[in-house]
Amino acid sequence: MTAHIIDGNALAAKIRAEVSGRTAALKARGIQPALSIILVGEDPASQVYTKHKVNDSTETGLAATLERYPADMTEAALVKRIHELNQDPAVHGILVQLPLPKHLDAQKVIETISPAKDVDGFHVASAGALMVGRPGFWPCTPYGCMKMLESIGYDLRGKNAVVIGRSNIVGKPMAMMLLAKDATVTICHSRTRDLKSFTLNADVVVAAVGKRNVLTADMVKPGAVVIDVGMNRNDEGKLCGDVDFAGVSQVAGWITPVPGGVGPMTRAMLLANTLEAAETATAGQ
Ligand SMILES: Nc1nc2c(c(=O)[nH]1)N[C@@H](CN(C=O)c1ccc(C(=O)N[C@@H](CCC(=O)O)C(=O)O)cc1)CN2
Repeated sequence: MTAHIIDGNALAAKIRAEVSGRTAALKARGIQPALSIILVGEDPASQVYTKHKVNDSTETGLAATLERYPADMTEAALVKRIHELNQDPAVHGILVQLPLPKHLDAQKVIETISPAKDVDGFHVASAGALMVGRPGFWPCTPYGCMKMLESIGYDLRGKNAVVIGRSNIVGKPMAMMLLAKDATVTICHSRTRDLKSFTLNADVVVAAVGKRNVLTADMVKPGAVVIDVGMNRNDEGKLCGDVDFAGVSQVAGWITPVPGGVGPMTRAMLLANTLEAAETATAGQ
């Protein structure tokens, strides 16, 4: 069997087109949706990702501002700047690029962002809303994974889903989103004993560990859907995921590639969240 590919680039392009249309509708009402991105330090990958976010925004008609600060910025200064952006009615979404330099408490910084502008969905209020099924912003990576499942018409009801990884920004919210669609969800992690015994029974596997070859062909049920959130480099420096793509694609029914899978969807869902923030903030204006 050779798995069908879920093309993240193609799906992200469709979402960007939808965002462009909704942005145009807001602009026709005199509203310019706007995203503020904060980058602290010189992390090379973060510089690339934030630049992509600005370009994606511009392409879809959103106004994006990238504020860059030195790595030794104090937490007080960062918190003060976020408070200013919270108060600015022209700013609809605020994003602090992660990782932050070690001296900054990332969770504390994120919780300074107003939940109404938390387009990354990382605020504890956003996490709580997701958990109890109330309106709130969903973190962009798991949200993008859900859109990928939706794009293939996958019905999660009663299916066994295994999420490998328990981070606050991917693993845990991913599990909540799958649960909300009536999947039976298991979260596996670095202390899980006999990972293969869980994955072999899974109809859907989401790998979000940040380590190559966490999922190999012998661990996958034939026909399963495999979503690869990983973003790693192989020995040749080539971008690769957590999944042994060559092997697993011979067993799975559907698989997401890296690059061109979850990454572009993460960026697309940020645009969708920002637009939603702008629409909500300006409803009735
Ligand atoms: N504030 C945030 N920080 C971080 C997030 C986040 O969602 N919010 N996620 C990651 C990084 N990230 C977005 O910021 C991200 C990483 C990669 C991609 C992507 O499109 N990847 C491409 C390949 C890009 C390349 O060639 O390097 C792909 O997979 O095709 C999008 C978003 C950590 N920080």
